[in-house]
Amino acid sequence: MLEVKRLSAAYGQHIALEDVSLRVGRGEIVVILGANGAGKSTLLKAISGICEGKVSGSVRMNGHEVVGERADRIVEEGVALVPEGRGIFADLTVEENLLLGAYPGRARDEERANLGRVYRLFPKLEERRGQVARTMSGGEQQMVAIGRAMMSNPAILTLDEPSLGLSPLLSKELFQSLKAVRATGIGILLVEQNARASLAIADRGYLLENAHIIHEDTAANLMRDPAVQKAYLGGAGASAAGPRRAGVAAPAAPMPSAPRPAAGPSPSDIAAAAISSVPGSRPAPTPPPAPKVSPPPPPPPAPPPVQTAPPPRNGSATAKPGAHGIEIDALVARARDMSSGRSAMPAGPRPAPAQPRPAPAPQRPAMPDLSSHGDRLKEVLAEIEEAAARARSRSTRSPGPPNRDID
Ligand SMILES: Nc1ncnc2c1ncn2[C@@H]1O[C@H](COP(=O)(O)OP(=O)(O)OP(=O)(O)O)[C@@H](O)[C@H]1O
Repeated sequence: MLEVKRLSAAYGQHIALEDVSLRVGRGEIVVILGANGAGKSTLLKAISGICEGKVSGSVRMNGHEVVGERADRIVEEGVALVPEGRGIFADLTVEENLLLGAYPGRARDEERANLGRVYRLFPKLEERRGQVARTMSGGEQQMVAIGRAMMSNPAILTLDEPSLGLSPLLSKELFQSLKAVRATGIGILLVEQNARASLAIADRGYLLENAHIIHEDTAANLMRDPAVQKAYLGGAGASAAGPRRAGVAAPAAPMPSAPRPAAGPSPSDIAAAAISSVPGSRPAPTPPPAPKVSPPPPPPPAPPPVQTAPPPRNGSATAKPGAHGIEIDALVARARDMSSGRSAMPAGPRPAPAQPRPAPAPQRPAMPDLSSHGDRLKEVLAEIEEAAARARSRSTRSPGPPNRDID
């Protein structure tokens, strides 16, 4: 289904990915293991069309070449990304976050069915559908991020270090959830620092080192491989008999759990583009491992995430109220409000859950501050703005249904 051939990516003179080939089939979990800086995030970004570097080679989705395509087109081909750091909208409710994921044309007609599917997979999200995302635990926020990606009706889900920052218990729940996602037939490409847990649920895996795939095998074989054990599984196989397999670098640096410091838009910020559908908003930050009692970290100093959205296919997409009566136009306005700082994350403890929210403000959404982002993003956001304007003019001609019915 997803076939990557000789994919390379370079940031200026720095080659971050070279001649990488892999495939992900339907209903298959494929894990990418690699040390820090090996090129794992670059690989996911290159597949999703959001790599800042120069990309060459081939990525085919069901036979269609997508290298060179815009990120939103790649989402339409069925590839959804759950970025590192989640990229969910902190001040929107669970359900609003999910509905934003249904923006791609391939998903809009099946919004209700997909929402039902997400709620069946993650019953807790249905219970908490009116809860503001920022008040969710880290694991629940990760479920929202995965659920939102699934709302785009993907055939392939790619995830960048989804267990980052989660407690062992929440990580376990997360990996169980991924198995449930696989059972629906979706193929999963998983970049994970937790090699043991990811290999335990994966079907196959690739080792990525210094921009190259150096080995591929079944997950079971990788688990048993002494060199893999030594490099990625905490040295359990360091004393095991058997020769080192050529190609597996001697103990790779252990993969730390701390996110990289922000230096401009982070990969996860940029990656949020592939699954999101409204312009610039600050995502909920990854909480510390014990989020129930710890106060959330302050908003990151980095610029707001780059959020690209697919333009409406026929100019009417943004006018259509969601299956639950929520207009994407209104959500765009709310997300824009967040990006302008009016709904910044507080530094205090997490507020009480499940607060009912007032109806979205009807004013026209203005463009967020784009000064720190690229021209491509500006173009895409401008298209969204135009689509929203079309939606508004249409809604003044024929009044639509109530704004929301989720509480
Ligand atoms: N936007 C960028 N500009 C320049 N260099 C970059 C950029 N993004 C990544 N790199 C470099 O490319 C290499 C691969 O980075 P990448 O983020 O893909 O690694 P990774 O395997 O995901 O690492 P980690 O596990 O630490 O997240 C690194 O050397 C990194 O410094």
